[in-house]
Parts: sequence; structure tokens; C-alpha cells
Amino acid sequence: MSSLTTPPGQLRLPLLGETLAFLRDPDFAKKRHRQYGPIFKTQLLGNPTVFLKGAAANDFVLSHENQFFVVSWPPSVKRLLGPLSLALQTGALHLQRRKLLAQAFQPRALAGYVPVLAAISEQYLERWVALETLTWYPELRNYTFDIAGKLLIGLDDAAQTELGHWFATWCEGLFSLPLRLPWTRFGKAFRCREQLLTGLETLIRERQQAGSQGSDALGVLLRARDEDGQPLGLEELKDQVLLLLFAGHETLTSALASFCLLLAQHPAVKDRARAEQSQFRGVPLSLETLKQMTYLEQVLKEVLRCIAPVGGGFRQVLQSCEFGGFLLPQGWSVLYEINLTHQDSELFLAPEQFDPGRFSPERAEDKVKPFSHVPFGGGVRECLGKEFARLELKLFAAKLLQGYDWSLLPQDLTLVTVPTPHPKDGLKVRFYRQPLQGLSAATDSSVPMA
Ligand code: HEM
Repeated sequence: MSSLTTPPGQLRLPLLGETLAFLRDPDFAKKRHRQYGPIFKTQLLGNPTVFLKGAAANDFVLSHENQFFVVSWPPSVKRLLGPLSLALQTGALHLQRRKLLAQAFQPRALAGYVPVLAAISEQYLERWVALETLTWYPELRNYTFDIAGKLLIGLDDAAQTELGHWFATWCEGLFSLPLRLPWTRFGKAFRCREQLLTGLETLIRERQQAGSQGSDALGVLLRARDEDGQPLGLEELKDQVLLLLFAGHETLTSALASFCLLLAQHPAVKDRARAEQSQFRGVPLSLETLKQMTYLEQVLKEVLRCIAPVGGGFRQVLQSCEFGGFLLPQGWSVLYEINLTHQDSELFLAPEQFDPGRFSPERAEDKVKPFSHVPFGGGVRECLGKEFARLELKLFAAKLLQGYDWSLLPQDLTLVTVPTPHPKDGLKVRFYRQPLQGLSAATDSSVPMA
């Protein structure tokens, strides 16, 4: 190990290092990989940080959690999530808590969520028909928050409640300088964290007093017991619920917006997906029927490959180790890169093409090498809400394709990547009702990304 050198790249930089360029330039990593290869080092927020791309790198990082690597978040995120959040727990406690929280996303719980998902989707789809033209991204944010509010804590029209407003301000502070003053983004977000926790506590106490825990995720967590038969304490319950509200919200909004954008840009794919939906006309949506929509499944996988909602994951090196012939020193940060792995031409044929057929059983490009298609991460920290997210995406997509259509209005479609990818002008569209009659199955599904 002592003969190894650290990866190529720049460390001789002032305290902030290349942090601003990292946050502002969507091609930050791509440019440096071009210069240095699949592994390079830089300096972010005072920390030497190694960027790693490719299936083998993902495998190495995600399979050595708690051995060589431990999860690490910026100080602002840590303080706003709270010390008892699953995202910050490590080792045996993390595994134990994961098992407990996962109960809210078991197939039986998911099946129970379907009618609520369908009802909220219908309400929003009809609202958009009435609007005729709209900026879709903020609408989709309200939609995903209404769903999270209802399914996680039983709240109706959550985006319009006080809790929804606090949550929006809380989100704005997540990736900010952790300077707790009344006028800073972080200070305002911290204040909202306290209000959110008070609101959640009231809700939990009401349930406890009423003696009925409810059928939403909070109800599941109130009933859940760990291996010693202990329930989650009030303080932890509040931090965990806040994490779940957050984890699914921005990511899902980004994925839904990308689906709407990419299908508007690729009408042949949209037609074929609509043709598949004509087989399900009048069939009630359930986990079983959604599973049969195999082409839609390929489309959603391709959306998550082309525009991954989470670009990568930070870890801290617990113990010095070697990867790709380079030393990763203890205490340094690493970033495993999801989005650039998804653009790797050694893993995906013509990765710049939007081509759902790459996930067909005959081609199955994601099965060639493990850890090549990783929108939900992997290993012991793989997305806890993965199945819930897949359900929400698919149900929304099916309902949209079955009864409606949309086209893009003139706008700047450049992707802003922070906090999650979305079109700069918020995705302006014309939206209208369009029943499925008279469609024929289109076959061409391989077209360049616009
Ligand atoms: C398309 C939507 C989503 C995407 C792309 C996504 C992606 C991810 C990724 C990549 C990670 C791992 C990050 C890392 O390795 O550091 C993660 C973790 C997590 N996700 Fe998701 N996620 C989505 C939706 C959701 C939803 C709906 C929920 C819950 C309601 C959720 C809850 C979580 C939690 C709790 C973790 C932390 C797991 C742990 O640390 O053990 N996610 N997600």
C-alpha cells in the first residue's frame, strides 16, 4: 500500500477548492474524467475527494460499506436531518433500523397505497387539463408531496398546509452554508425543522391518544418493534419520518419530470408506451397489472439511466484501501458516480441515445455487469423506498398515458442539476385529455436524446 500514489487531479487549492465549480458546472466530473481517466481527485469544502466512475467502482464502494467506507453528508444536511436519521446511522444500528423502517414498504403496505396514489393522480391530471398550459415541475413537486403527506403521515393536500410550507423552506437550506442566523437559508431551514418536528409530534400524540395508529407509513412505524421488542422512541420517530418525507420527494419529482420531458421529445416511444396501455383500458390498476406493463418498465429504467435523480453518493474512507491501482487514504471523501456510470459506452450501447429497448429481455444491457444501472444505489444503503418509488412512477405514467397527452412549449430545457435534475424553465407544457382509441403499436424506440 505504501508504494501506491493517490489518483491524479488537483489538490493545491484554497479552502473551498473546486466546490463552486462542482455545484455550478454540470460537466464538472465529465471534464476531469476526460483529462485524468475514470478516477481523479479534487478538493471539495476543504476535503480531498476522489471521484470514481464505472460498474467496478460502484461495486467496490457499495460492497465495502462499513469496512472501507462510511456514509458522509455535508454538515448542513446532517444538522437538518437530525442525529437519529437512518441516513446518518451506521453499522449494526443502521441495519437494525433499516429492517424496521422497511416495514412501511413491504408489498402488503404498497398494495394498500395504490388506491390513494390513483385518487391523487386523477385529481392532479384533471387539474392540469383545466389549466391547459402549465409549468409542470412545481406542479409535480406538489403532487409528490401530497402523496408523501397522505401515505406517510395521513395528511390531506399536504403541499398546501403549514407543514408543506415549512418543508419547502427546510429543503432550501439542505445544501447551504451551515450558518445559523435568522436571515440565512440555513437559519430559516433550521427554524422550519423545529416547526416540522413540533407538527409531527402533535400528529404522533394524537394517534397515540386516539388509540388508533392508522394504515399509513406512520401507523406502520408506530406498530413496528425492533429485535428486542422495543418501539421507536418519539425523538427518533420524528427524525425518521422527516427523512422519509424528504428522501422520496425531490427524487421522485425529478424522475417524473424527466419521464414527461423525454417522452415529449421522443414521440415514437410515447406512442409505443400508449399502445401498450391500450391492453389495460378499463382494467383496475394494481401491483399485478402494473407488473404486466413490461414496455413501460423499460421506459422508466431508461429515464432513470438517462437522467439519474441522484447523481452519486458521498462516503468517507474509514480505512486506507486501493482501487484501480491508486491509494484511497483514510479520512478522504469519495463520490461514487451514478450518472456518469450510466453514460459509460463500455456498459451501455450508444449511451447518448434514449433507447428503452436496451432493457428488453433480449438485450438486458444492465445485466451484463453488476452495478452498471444503479439509480437507487446498492448494497446495505440501497434506496429504502425503491419499490415505493417504482410503484409511484409506474402508476403515474400509466394513468398519464391512458388518458392524456402533452407537448412542450418554447423554453430553456437546459438541465439544472442541484438539488436534483430538472429543466431550467420548469417544463412548460400544453396538457390535454387524449383517450387511447385508434392507436396502433409503433415499433421504433431508439432515437437520439434531444
Ligand atoms: C426515483 C426516486 C428515487 C431515487 C432515484 C432514489 C435514489 C436513492 C439513492 C441513490 C440512495 C442511496 C444514496 C447513497 O448511496 O448514498 C437512496 C437512499 C435512500 N432513499 Fe431513495 N430514491 C428515490 C425515492 C425514494 C423514496 C420514495 C423514499 C421513501 C419514501 C426513499 C428513501 C430513501 C432512504 C430512507 C434512503 C437511505 C437509505 C439508507 O441510508 O440506508 N427514496 N435513494
